[in-house]
Amino acid sequence: MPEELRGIGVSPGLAAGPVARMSPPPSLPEARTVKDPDEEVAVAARALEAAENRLRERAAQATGAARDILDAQSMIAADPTLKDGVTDRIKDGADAPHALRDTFDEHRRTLEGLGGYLAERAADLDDIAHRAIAAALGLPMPGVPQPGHPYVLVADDLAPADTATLDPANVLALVTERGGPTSHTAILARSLGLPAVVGCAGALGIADATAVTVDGTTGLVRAGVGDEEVDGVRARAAEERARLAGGTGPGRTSDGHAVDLMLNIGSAADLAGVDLTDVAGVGLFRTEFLFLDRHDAPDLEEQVDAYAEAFRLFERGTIVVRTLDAGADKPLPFLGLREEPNPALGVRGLRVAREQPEILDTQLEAIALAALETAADVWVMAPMVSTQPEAADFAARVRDHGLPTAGVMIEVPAAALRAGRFLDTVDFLSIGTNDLSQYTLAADRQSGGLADLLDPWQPALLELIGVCAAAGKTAGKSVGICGEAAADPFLAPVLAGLGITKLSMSPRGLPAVRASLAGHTLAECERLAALALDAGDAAEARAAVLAETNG
Ligand SMILES: C=C(OP(=O)(O)O)C(=O)O
Ligand SMILES: [Mg+2]
Repeated sequence: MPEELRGIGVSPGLAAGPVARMSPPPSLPEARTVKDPDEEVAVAARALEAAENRLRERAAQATGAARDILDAQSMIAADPTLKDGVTDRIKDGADAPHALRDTFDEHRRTLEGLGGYLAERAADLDDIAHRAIAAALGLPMPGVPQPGHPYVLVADDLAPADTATLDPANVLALVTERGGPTSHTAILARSLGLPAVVGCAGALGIADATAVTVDGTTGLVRAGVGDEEVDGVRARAAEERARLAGGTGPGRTSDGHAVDLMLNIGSAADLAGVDLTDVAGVGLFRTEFLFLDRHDAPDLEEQVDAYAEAFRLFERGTIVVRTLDAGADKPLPFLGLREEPNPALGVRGLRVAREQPEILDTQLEAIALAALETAADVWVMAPMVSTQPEAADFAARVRDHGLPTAGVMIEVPAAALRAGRFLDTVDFLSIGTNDLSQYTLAADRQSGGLADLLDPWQPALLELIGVCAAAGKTAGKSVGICGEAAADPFLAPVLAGLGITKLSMSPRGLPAVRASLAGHTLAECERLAALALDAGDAAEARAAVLAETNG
């Protein structure tokens, strides 16, 4: 009898094949007496350099968000304070592997002490530590297995470095014990188009080479399946891929109701090589990537160049630029934000402009100048807006800079409930479901253990989305979704049925969402939305809609 494990499906698709588990991190041997401290320091320095180089190599092979994450990691590995800490410990008698371990542990504690949102950065640090220690011990670097045939990768959680350079030709699907729907792992899996299930308790207990099936939509993993089941799932997956590959045209339901399909990007590089036919524009340009890992904010000129580069690539559609979204899960040290016990509930997003308005003003000036240099239709929105005056004030600032279209993100339940009033002063709304689910369900978006609460199928989240969409309809203004929920093809008809008219996602998500919308009339979408709203929780909502969709 196959064993059934359940997690959260975070990247849709079916896969079947043998499991290969992630190589475990190196275990530390007993401490040894160091005879030549200078040589030991040199061993540790070479190990850090090897980790840095490996991350750089991987960054060079990756693109977009993956490359940014890997570049950031390689910079951490090159941080001189790490090397100093290791050197001091060796001078105090530690050997290189233990000096590395203790130094990384200290940095980890510092990061964790800065607040829960840094858990993700702490995981990055562990990954670098494991690489450096393996290098110091003369062991191969831990990471993605290479069994020599296609496989389902099972891991505790994947470090960005691993996810970023996975070869979709050899990895059939990802299954992790930890991680949530908005984790880096989930986002990168979606951008690679790999089926993925996270938060899957017991996954690491599946022995290597066991045949499994993975459903990245429902989160079901069946371990120990027979050849017949493997073949059946593979045939269904192939049919599904063929069906999606054939889809073209703008987003619309089968009876022609338009739902614009748009892209989420972090920089112009994310548009490289992407087929922009039938794409209505960029629904979320996350500008914080330009501000990451630096000591000062980019100046006006640097910002103008970066924005104009992206605008030029999309001169025939709308580009929605989000102003800097710093704080909480997106720490930007140069801002010098003070430590807070609950950073996700603290000074983040638009709230940073209360204390440092000049950063927002410079950014708006740069966006306006870049817009003038190009023919793109540039819309501007603010993250983490809570009240109507905040929205009105932001819109006024945007317009003062000569930018005609101002909107806000809906990421806070208070804002969703007041969407109608917000639309008195702003031109559009874009729902950030990653944060809106965090704040609606009171579940930290970094917390893998609460992944079921963060699931975008939660009826409470859907109800708030419905409130915003209805407000948009009344006002005759656009209400879209740019959180990860927009990339779920089974949720797309539900969102359309709730009245959402724009869905913005990473390029990989587009074909499946397009095909799913095209498979339903608007009236069917409305019926699916009613079913989902009627459910008790996310799992019930998904099950009810899938049962109806699969007939
Ligand atoms: C799109 C969103 O913003 P981010 O994930 O960048 O916070 C969101 O919160 O849904
Ligand atoms: Mg957000």
